[in-house]
Amino acid sequence: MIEITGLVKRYGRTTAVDGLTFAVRPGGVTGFLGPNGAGKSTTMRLALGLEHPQEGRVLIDGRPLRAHDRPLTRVGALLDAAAVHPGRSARNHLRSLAAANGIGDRRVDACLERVGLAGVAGRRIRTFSLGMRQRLGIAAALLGDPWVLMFDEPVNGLDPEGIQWVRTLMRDLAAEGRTVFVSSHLMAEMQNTADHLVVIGRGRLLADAPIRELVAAASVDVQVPDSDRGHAVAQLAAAGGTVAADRTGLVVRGLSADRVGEVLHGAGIAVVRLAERQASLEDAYLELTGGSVEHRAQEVGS
Ligand SMILES: Nc1ncnc2c1ncn2[C@@H]1O[C@H](COP(=O)(O)OP(=O)(O)OP(=O)(O)O)[C@@H](O)[C@H]1O
Repeated sequence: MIEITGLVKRYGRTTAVDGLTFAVRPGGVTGFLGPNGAGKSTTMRLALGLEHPQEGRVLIDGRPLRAHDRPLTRVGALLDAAAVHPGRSARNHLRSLAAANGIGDRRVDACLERVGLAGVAGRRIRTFSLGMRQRLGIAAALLGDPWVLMFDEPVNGLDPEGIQWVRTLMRDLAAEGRTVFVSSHLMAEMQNTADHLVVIGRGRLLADAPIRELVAAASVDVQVPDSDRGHAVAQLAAAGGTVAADRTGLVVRGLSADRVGEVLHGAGIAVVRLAERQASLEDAYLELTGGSVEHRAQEVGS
């Protein structure tokens, strides 16, 4: 479990993380989404204790990471797969990490096996493709057999087969009961991997919800006789909906299709057509983050 409370990180005049509060629970994959520069990497570095926040705190299984003995057995992370010594072999790289953390060589071999690098373990990292380096970074994250895993953009630069492999691995790790927290700036990557999404923009929380809820937060299309339109808009707004008109009818957000039907029926308005519009997850994401990107562009341009 990762618990983030009131986290603030400023670099000079840039506020990278602006009062974030959310929790990442075990047994599932939680996607951490936001446009480039939203503050995802910074949040992960803060969670790992690699940097210190101006405000707020991060608890890993109830304590700051530094308060745990042998932190590598608590949290494993892939932050920057390029940050390894290129002259070393994959096995030696992992062995030195393992030795520094009191982890035996047998575990190194098991991790190399798990990420599919056992056959090239003796090769220098310099000769590795980007995909192989990603796998090596993931092996390093798994070394301590930790219950909390954080992966920053793990599929960046991978081919479709590599992407599929990472997805399966995340699902498997979550199925083992671990806490899996994985960042991406692309919603499509999360669609088939994550159970839950935390979405941020400009360092602020935009959504913290199960994927199915974000999709369900789509809109309802409803058509009523023209003479009842004004009345319908007023009734739906009074019930808490946000109503817009389109060519053929009304588009209602914030109310379920059932509720829209009930409200109109209760007001004695005939419903000509009522349909739930299933927004794709991508639509939901763009709607959530659109404002934060635009605002950012305006700020930069002004
Ligand atoms: N060490 C640093 N010094 C100064 N500014 C920084 C530093 N690290 C991050 N920032 C700024 O903080 C903001 C958030 O950056 P961060 O890398 O956390 O975003 P991100 O969501 O991970 O983006 P990306 O998807 O591009 O990696 C950006 O405006 C970035 O320029």
